[in-house]
Amino acid sequence: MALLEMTGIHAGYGGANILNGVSIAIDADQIGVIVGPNGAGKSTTLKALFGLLTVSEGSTVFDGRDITNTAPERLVEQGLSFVPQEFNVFPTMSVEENLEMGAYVRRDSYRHMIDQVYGFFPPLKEKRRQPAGELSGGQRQMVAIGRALMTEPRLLLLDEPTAGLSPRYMGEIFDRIVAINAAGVGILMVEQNARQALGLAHRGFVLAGGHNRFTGTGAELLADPEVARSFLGGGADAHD
Ligand SMILES: Nc1ncnc2c1ncn2[C@@H]1O[C@H](COP(=O)(O)OP(=O)(O)OP(=O)(O)O)[C@@H](O)[C@H]1O
Repeated sequence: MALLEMTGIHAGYGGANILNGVSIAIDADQIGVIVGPNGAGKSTTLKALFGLLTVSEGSTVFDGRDITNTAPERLVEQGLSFVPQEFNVFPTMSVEENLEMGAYVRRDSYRHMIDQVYGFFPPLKEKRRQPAGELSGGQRQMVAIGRALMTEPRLLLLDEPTAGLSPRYMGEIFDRIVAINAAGVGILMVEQNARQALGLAHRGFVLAGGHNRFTGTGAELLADPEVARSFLGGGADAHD
């Protein structure tokens, strides 16, 4: 059974609909990647899923339960966690304080999760007393992802986790995302670095104009000449 099943989602800002029937489904052990041109509705899909926008039509089922239009704090309790693209760390707080903030909903001990986050992101352990705002962009992104892991989510939502990063950090963040998934966390991410992200996707979704245009495994989408031509900036065998 799918861990997440969004079906025919319509949502937008104010009166204007941006999503016109988006459907996304992934299993518990999968990495799902949403790609598409600017303004396609990729980030809006994550916001509609995470209760940050009102869904006017369609449904979202998570782990067999209808969570359509459920508030974010309730979703965190149910096993979802979201890393927005911007303003995702507290810059004046230390790395470790950021991680502790991520555990705000927990009433139990969370020390083991701080250790697990340092296991995923060793540079953060070295810098645990430094203000997050002093770190490089890639390391700040590690803090943001680490903070989201503190609630031990079953599904982690990432909005463009490699935006603005150098190729080296992009590769490092993607490697870490694969490791987090291998540890049992489902991932759904929006990515502009489409080719690289589809390379690690179990499920890929190409959105355009608030609709699904193509859906398949990452490998299928990368091999589809029409996807490559229209959405990946070149032929199926082109490389960035
Ligand atoms: N807060 C907002 N209020 C009104 N319109 C918005 C808001 N945020 C986004 N939009 C509009 O919704 C549409 C889809 O935006 P969205 O951020 O989902 O696109 P995207 O596919 O993630 O692309 P991008 O890579 O440009 O972020 C765009 O036309 C955008 O202008």
